[in-house]
Amino acid sequence: MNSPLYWGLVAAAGQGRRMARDDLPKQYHRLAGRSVLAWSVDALRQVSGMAGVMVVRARGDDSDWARLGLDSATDVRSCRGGHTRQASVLAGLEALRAWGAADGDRVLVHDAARPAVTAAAIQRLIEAVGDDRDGGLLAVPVRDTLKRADEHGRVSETADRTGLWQAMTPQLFPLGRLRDALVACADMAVTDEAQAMERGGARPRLVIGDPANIKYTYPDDARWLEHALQDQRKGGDG
Ligand SMILES: Nc1ccn([C@@H]2O[C@H](COP(=O)(O)OP(=O)(O)OP(=O)(O)O)[C@@H](O)[C@H]2O)c(=O)n1
Ligand SMILES: C[C@](O)(CO)[C@H](O)COP(=O)(O)O
Repeated sequence: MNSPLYWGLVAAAGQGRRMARDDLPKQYHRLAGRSVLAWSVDALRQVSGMAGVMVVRARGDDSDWARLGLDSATDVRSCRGGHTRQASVLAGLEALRAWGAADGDRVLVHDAARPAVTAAAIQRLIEAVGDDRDGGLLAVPVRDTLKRADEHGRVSETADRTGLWQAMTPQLFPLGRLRDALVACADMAVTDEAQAMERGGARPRLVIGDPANIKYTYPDDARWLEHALQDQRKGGDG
């Protein structure tokens, strides 16, 4: 049997409602001189042996594609997403199949909104997961003491953080298994691909990521990401 190919899928069809900064979707905001989306796509493209990267964009979003400088790239294509992240990822998987990806190939699903991921971390994920069909994801163990709040904003308890990790992306799975898992979850909300796989009985591997790989979610996140991306640029990483 041939070795599976690796494909990237960048989920970039969100509205960025929690960002609430301007009308421009957050994936097109510029951080450290480039758009958030361009940083994310390029991290995947820098991983050696990547067969191609599919960018899932919102319907009606055509404005900034050419400005990313990706319109002539042969290893990057785009397709239209859906109203939820899981619908967008499913649409991206179908577009990858139409491009030539097979069910046994591996897909790295990445949030456009995580621009500070590095190629080195993605490579680590690929190596750690190997041919494990349950896949895996970048994540970091929870570092702080966790408090549960009551309805008055007071501590009701200190939660046990043993074994708790924060999920990041990329998340790596066999294409066919991920598609089946997402289809099976069509009637419920899942916030990441691993959750859909878990519901089907898989136990994805947690692979330690970089704390800097935060999601650009609130306006405050820009400051930290600027620093991380400037550092990357200086160090030539990612
Ligand atoms: N229908 C959707 C919703 C989200 N995403 C993508 O999923 C990633 C992670 O989601 P999140 O940070 O929640 O992005 P938004 O949905 O854009 O943000 P918000 O929830 O604040 O509106 C983002 O790169 C976003 O573009 C997507 O492709 N399709
Ligand atoms: C996929 C994800 O980035 C993992 O942390 C996240 O679950 C998606 O976004 P949300 O903030 O939970 O909506």
